[in-house]
Amino acid sequence: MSPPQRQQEAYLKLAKPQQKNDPLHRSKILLLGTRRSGKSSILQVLFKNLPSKQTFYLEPTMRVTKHPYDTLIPLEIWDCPGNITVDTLGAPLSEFASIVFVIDIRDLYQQPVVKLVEFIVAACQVNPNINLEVFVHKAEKLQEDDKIENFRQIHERVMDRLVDESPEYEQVPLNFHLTSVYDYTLQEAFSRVIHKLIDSLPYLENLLNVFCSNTSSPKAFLFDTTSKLYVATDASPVDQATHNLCCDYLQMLNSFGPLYKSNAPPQADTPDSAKPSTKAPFYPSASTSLSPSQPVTLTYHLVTPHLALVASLPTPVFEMRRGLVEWNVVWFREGVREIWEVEKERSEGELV
Ligand SMILES: Nc1nc2c(ncn2[C@@H]2O[C@H](COP(=O)(O)OP(=O)(O)OP(=O)(O)O)[C@@H](O)[C@H]2O)c(=O)[nH]1
Repeated sequence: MSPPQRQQEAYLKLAKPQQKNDPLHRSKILLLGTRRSGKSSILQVLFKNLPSKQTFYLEPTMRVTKHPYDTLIPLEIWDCPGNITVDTLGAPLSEFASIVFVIDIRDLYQQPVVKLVEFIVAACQVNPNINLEVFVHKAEKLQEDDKIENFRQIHERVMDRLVDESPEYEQVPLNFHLTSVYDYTLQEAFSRVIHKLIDSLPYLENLLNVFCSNTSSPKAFLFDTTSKLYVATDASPVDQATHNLCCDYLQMLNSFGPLYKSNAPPQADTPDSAKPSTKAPFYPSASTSLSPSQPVTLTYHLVTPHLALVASLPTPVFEMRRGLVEWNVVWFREGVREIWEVEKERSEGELV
């Protein structure tokens, strides 16, 4: 048995459900930020398929709204009004796995920084393991130099203010991301947010590493097909161009998939209330070759009803060793489905 297989076996043994028939345990993510920073837009674009341009028409959020979303693990994203405080939130911060704080990149006033620091201090007191993420948002609005300068200033102000509160906060692990709903930086940043919530991540990464080395693939992602978040990728660094290509390809398949009809019976495990009401794509696999100057083929294989393996492969490998690729997909799919089943059992079995 190979080391990744052994690790996976160990995980499957460890991850036994604690109790059956209990309510679904959802990892809660709190979306915070001042008014009009872009919180609802982020949520709607990622999880409700809202085209970016239509975020312009979103109404202000007047009260906390909770949005369940099922990917490899069940999530619950809380969208908050801009004026929410720790006291008016209506839930203790200890309930949340992550806080995502959204700051408009052009907003260099003190208000968002003060609010962010207030939440960090309160969260650290009750939940030292909470993941703290800052989205410096609407980044596409600025030229490259201004973007970097504003990002740096926001980072510096947050850290200075935290140290003013107490020198011990200098060590708080805060993750800053540049994001925009008009490109895939948002999907990239939010993918990194959910990675921290997925206990089985190392096992999925191992499966992807094995797939890449067996098929000479330079990059492979396991994507949630609807949100275009990747729940795992192989060990090689994510380069933006490849990530963009894969997201565009998924977008294209999502747009055209519903035009076709499948003769296959619907999969029993497909529907759930937390998914948007879009039809599940019927195609189990697809591929596309990029221009001759770029001898790369993108492949898509559905591995669970909502997770797909998207890999870039050298075209000669895809054309001449197709059987090898398909054979590796079979093993990959089997591994992911086992992990997916365990994650499902765990979330059904754990107490909220
Ligand atoms: N240029 C740009 N505009 C954005 C982006 N994200 C959101 N917006 C715009 O920002 C405005 C406010 O967005 P919302 O999502 O309503 O902001 P919010 O933080 O939920 O606002 P409240 O509910 O009032 O707290 C809208 O006009 C969006 O179109 C982005 O990445 N780039």
